[in-house]
Amino acid sequence: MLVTLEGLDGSGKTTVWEALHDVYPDAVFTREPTDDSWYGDAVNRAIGDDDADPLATLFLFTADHADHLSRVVRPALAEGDLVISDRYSDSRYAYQGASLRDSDLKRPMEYIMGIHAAFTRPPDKTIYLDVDPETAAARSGKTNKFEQAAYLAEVRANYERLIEAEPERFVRVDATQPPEDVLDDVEAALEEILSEA
Ligand SMILES: Nc1ncnc2c1ncn2[C@@H]1O[C@H](COP(=O)(O)OP(=O)(O)OP(=O)(O)O)[C@@H](O)[C@H]1O
Ligand SMILES: Cc1cn([C@H]2C[C@H](O)[C@@H](COP(=O)(O)O)O2)c(=O)[nH]c1=O
Repeated sequence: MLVTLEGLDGSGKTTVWEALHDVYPDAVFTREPTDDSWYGDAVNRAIGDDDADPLATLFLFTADHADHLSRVVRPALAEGDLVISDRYSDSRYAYQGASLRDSDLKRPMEYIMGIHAAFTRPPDKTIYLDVDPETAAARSGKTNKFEQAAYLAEVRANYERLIEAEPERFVRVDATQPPEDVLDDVEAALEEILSEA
């Protein structure tokens, strides 16, 4: 089973993802962008470059996803493992959907989803850590171009569109709560997800 953690920068995904290692010691923990491949290195260069072309950035993230799928996610799922990914394809739909809104693409989010449809492995469940853009930007420290409240408001609106389209896949958790309460809610959600599997 593939479970993904999604949300704005600073929503607390990594904090939760790290804590879950102790709760599910046999699970495969992974993330996007990847942190162990040259594809991930290329993505991180694009994140750090304020002048990076948004369409080129989309394809770098997508290349990293293709490598992540073939090298980590599909083999783990084939072994029957529980895979927990800190960010995954929805991050592309939400973030690059926002970055490309003023491009020549008419419907950026649909375009990005279309590119993925041919090859991706959709998540079975997605836990969405919901936080307002201002809190997200403040927590994340505004260290890169994606971590700005105005941009994150557009990203959040895209996440809401994704949730509306597939309400059965998403579990929303209030990420404005203290970290221990967020973790409690995520653990409860995961228990339910696994009991239904
Ligand atoms: N529930 C919370 N309440 C207050 N602060 C939090 C909470 N969860 C995480 N933080 C803090 O917010 C900051 C960002 O947390 P974290 O790295 O887990 O977020 P993230 O969603 O993974 O962000 P990014 O997507 O930018 O990597 C950290 O300093 C963390 O300690
Ligand atoms: C996977 C993915 C990520 N992003 C953005 C979101 C963050 O601002 C950075 C890095 O992610 P991290 O969780 O803070 O390490 O990249 C994106 O725009 N598109 C994606 O597909």
